[in-house]
Amino acid sequence: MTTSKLRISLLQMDIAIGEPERNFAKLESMLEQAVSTAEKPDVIVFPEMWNTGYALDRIHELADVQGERTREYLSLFSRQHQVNIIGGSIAEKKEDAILNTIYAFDRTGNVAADYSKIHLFRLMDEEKYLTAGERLGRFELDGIQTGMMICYDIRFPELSRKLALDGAKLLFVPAEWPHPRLHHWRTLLMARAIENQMYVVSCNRVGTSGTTSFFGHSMVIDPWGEAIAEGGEEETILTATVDLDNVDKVRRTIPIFEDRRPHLY
Ligand SMILES: O=C(O)CCC(=O)C(=O)O
Repeated sequence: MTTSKLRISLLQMDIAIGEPERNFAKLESMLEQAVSTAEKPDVIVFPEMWNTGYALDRIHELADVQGERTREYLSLFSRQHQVNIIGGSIAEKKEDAILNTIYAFDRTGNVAADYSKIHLFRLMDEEKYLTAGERLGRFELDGIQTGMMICYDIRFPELSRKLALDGAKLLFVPAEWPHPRLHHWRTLLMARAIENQMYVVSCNRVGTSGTTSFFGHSMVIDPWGEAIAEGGEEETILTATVDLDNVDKVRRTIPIFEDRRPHLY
């Protein structure tokens, strides 16, 4: 199936730290809400580490072993509702390692791709508890070349550029990005969209864990850099339609991929 338009719903949810049962229940109710609208979404996205939050000191006991529970539930949901899912990310236990992993499901419930965060965020001690992924996240979603990255990854322009050079026109970014760095969040996401002339779809959590508060502001940014949807700081489902033909239009108008001089840099 190839299409140029996609309706995307972002579950901008609160996350209970260290309480996977509560988080599963919250996710289930928001997923049901997202598909009970007259016009169903083609894709649903959630935030980073939605199963456990940043309960890093207990992450070995809380993480989803081999992602089995998450995969079973989301695979069934995507098949039943024939919807693509970018399953936020989860804390996933693989042997002795814990990874911060996105599973992406197609409309038939198959895992189309997975991606584990490659840049660990030292300000939140991620490198002490988590193992970094070693591969990039790129796949085809309804025939559209798509990339995935997680939160801190947006600070590394090389990564989104590589995904764009490899063909991605659409980039998903699940996150748990807190105050006081709203300015960085919005600016970096816009920059990734403008410099790569691609759609950027970011889903951030809301709520507070300990002394850290998360501001939401999930965004859908078009390839010209305009925010076509942006959440506030409350729990909500944000929906927007992206038209991938706009990527080609912008890339024709200002042909940066033809004008690059990679032999000089
Ligand atoms: O880079 C930042 O400021 C936030 C990153 C972050 O919170 C994360 O990667 O979990």
